[in-house]
Amino acid sequence: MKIIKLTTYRVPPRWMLLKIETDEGVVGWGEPVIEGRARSVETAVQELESYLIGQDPARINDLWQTMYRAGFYRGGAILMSAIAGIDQALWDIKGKVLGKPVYELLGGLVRDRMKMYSWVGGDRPSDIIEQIRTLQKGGFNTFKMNATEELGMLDTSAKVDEAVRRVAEIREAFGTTIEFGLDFHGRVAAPMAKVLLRELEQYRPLFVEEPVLAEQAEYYPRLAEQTSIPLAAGERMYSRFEFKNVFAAGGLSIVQPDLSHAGGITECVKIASMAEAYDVTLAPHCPLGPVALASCLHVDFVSYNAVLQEQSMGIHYNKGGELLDYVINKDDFKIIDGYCNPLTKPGLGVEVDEARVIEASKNAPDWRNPVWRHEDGSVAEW
Ligand SMILES: O=C(O)[C@H](O)[C@@H](O)[C@@H](O)[C@H](O)CO
Ligand SMILES: [Mg+2]
Repeated sequence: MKIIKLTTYRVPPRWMLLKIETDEGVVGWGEPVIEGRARSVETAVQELESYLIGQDPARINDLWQTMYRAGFYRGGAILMSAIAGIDQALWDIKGKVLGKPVYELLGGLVRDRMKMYSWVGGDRPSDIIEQIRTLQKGGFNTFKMNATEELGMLDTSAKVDEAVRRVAEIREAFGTTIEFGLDFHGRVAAPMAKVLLRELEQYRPLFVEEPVLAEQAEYYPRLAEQTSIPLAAGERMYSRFEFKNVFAAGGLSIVQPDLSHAGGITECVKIASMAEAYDVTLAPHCPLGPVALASCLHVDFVSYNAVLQEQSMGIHYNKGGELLDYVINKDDFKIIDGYCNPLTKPGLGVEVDEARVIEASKNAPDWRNPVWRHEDGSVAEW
């Protein structure tokens, strides 16, 4: 069997789907995308084509290593997202050829169902209590929200109080009937991370995500020394070679590689295994589409240390498109009592509605995240 064609489709709300065709008619789908840089990743996929056309899609490991190493420069958000989506599609093809779901090709199920969580509160956390009540009716009991709006490198007690008050209200309203993670979203610099973690400790959030920016990873062990709140990060780390430094330094209790940013299934299964060796849990990042989510679930179902899975149903980014819009087998993604079952169809288990994808790609969005500014006019971390 040989790879003969790659086609990318940028679709609402802000995703990109990749179709890889073979000379025997078997097709694989992937989701190579960096939110806000879809066109850059699309070009990176096109640049990688020369390593793929005419090659045997079964040789995923060789194709992965070639895409990673052969171009001399490696790593980073754009290239690793392109490799990720191609890798996903190659696993989809392999499973379809062998008639097995990807998790079977990775050693089989380690669990019967996977715990899911839902975003609440949007970019500027608001109406959280109501949103939690609504999602509870849908079976969710685990949530994530942004902890703050813009925050200066050194900011006021009033801003700290505003962040803490929101969390206090949630605990007041729900007690321990729910769990929630707080995403600092890279908006909090190290000086304020120490203050916020101390003030939030009493409310026991399930985790604090990106307590500082990934480029400040050396703070993870220092912050972990001062708090019992589990610290999480990973959506802006793109390979084993970045995660290894974080595992060695310690400080993270949860790693959150994104299956569409960190090299795909081939790479993230390795990251998950490295994490387990350090007693670190896995909670793949996934505010994206159905192929990304399916890829996450296959890694979750073979990773003992997988504890939580993000999914984008109803997420504040999904304007103009929803998680299952391009999926025919929607029922396979049903969340029951806050859990997802394994995707048992061959490959990734996503039956892509290609006609819908092609139609939607005619109005490809150019989603960009907003540019926030502080009161002094300087750019703020969004
Ligand atoms: O935890 C999450 O889902 C992420 O922080 C998410 O908010 C961002 O990755 C966003 O998708 C970037 O455009
Ligand atoms: Mg995040």
